[in-house]
Amino acid sequence: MNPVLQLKEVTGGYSLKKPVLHGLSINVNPGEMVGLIGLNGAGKSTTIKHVLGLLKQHKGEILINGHTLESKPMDYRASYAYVPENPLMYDELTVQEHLELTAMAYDIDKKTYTNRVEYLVDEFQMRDKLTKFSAHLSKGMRQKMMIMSAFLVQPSLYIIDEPFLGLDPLGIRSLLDLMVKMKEAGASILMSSHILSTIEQYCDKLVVLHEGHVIASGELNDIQLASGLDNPSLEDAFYALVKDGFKR
Ligand SMILES: Nc1ncnc2c1ncn2[C@@H]1O[C@H](COP(=O)(O)OP(=O)(O)OP(=O)(O)O)[C@@H](O)[C@H]1O
Repeated sequence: MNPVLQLKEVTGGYSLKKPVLHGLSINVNPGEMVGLIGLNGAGKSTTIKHVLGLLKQHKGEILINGHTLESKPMDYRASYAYVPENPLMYDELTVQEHLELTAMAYDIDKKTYTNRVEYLVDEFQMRDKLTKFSAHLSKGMRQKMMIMSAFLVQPSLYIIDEPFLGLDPLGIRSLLDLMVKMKEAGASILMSSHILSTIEQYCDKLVVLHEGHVIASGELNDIQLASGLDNPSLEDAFYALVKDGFKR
């Protein structure tokens, strides 16, 4: 099975002199949800910025569906949808106009658009917000708006950065249900979060980042083994792995 997303020995960051990521290798296969976990400053968002093509790696390679951003920029960008940690929206556009803009950008036909939006507005309880300007939405509603835009596209890869913080419990449940549904339909998901209980419950694989290094990866069982503890929760395994820092 060819991975949808492949990071091969990626070293990168914001300046050549001071890399933040050191030789990262991560694979996300079709139908797989991978959780990226790490302390504040471990490099999760920086990893995501590299995958999005917002930062250029110093060494290594990043492939989506076998293409690098340089070799096939249109295909690369069309293959993923991104839900950012902080909603990025045009204040002067309504919710509906944002969704229509996304549909235009990804060339989604009218019938598909209508079917998907009908489902999403009910799922996220946003039907009565469609005509509201995004500047007038609450933080959680703005987050839901970003999530609906991503799920409207139904790409092969979802990149989701710390999605749960602004959402109410119903919104969290809807998002998780939708992620499971997309995964079962074959999509891949790379998600970063500090909510380890949710990551433990939903992710097929985990990547533990610490100071820009992958210090453990694989299924829950692999992370538990790496921690050296006897059948720990993910939280306990994670704490054991990162508590003394990482010496190389
Ligand atoms: N724009 C930037 N310019 C320079 N350094 C940055 C920039 N953004 C982040 N960094 C640095 O890169 C390192 C990794 O930060 P990153 O934001 O990737 O961490 P994170 O794991 O996403 O953390 P958090 O859980 O707090 O969101 C940190 O040392 C941070 O100071």
